[in-house]
Amino acid sequence: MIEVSLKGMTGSFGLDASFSVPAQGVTAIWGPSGSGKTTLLRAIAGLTRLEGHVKIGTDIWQDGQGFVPVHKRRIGYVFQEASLLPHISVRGNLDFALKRNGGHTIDFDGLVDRLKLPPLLSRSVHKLSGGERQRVALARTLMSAPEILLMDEPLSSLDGEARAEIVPMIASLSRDTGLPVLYVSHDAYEVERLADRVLRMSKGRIIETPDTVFNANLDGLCEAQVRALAEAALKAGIKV
Ligand SMILES: Nc1ncnc2c1ncn2[C@@H]1O[C@H](COP(=O)(O)OP(=O)(O)OP(=O)(O)O)[C@@H](O)[C@H]1O
Repeated sequence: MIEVSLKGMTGSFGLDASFSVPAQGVTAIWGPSGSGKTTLLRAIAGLTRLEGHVKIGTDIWQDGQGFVPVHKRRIGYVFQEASLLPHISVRGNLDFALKRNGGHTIDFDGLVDRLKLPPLLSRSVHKLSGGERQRVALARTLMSAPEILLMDEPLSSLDGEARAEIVPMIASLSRDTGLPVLYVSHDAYEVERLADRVLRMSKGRIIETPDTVFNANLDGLCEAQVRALAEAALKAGIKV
């Protein structure tokens, strides 16, 4: 299980978020702009220090007694804008991460194939499209052998075509490798297609978990958003 309970202030914003979800598949953290999704993800990563506990499977990253520093947590973090090393090739970026992954064995060719990167390996990163950059960023993150993937609006700067190409790659990656993904988004399309379960956020709190979604207050949601919630609940095995 992924068990999180975090509480505290960043500036004038208060976060008070608790949830417990299986450590497998894609868990979407979904909510409007300013609801605290990024703040929660950063606190789970240990980039922002709040009170509470964070447990990933058997690893305790934070509890009342201890706090594992961010560089000792096996996290893959993918942001909206991929920050690749600019003056080396795609392969150079991937090798850089591979050599620094603490000796973990990685199926380099398998990952490169999965993300359709073979034709790009010798390319310079500044000649990549936005979608290609994000696929390289994802591959590079996976080369570091994370035990969980934290993705913060990774597709929000891409056009529809690039998004439609990457969404199934993320879904199958999590399904086939067993790598759990916490996926921050405000986008119903992505949540509907990707999420095995949804945590809905508002004003710094988790207002719905997979277990409560059918009692959810759906006022103000558009049809696509309602469909996304229903789809994710069904995938999570919630009976209507
Ligand atoms: N370091 C900080 N200092 C002060 N306020 C902050 C800090 N980081 C975030 N905030 C504020 O906390 C609130 C939540 O921000 P956060 O980025 O977590 O929301 P979000 O749901 O991820 O939004 P978006 O979808 O727009 O990225 C916002 O009001 C933001 O201005």
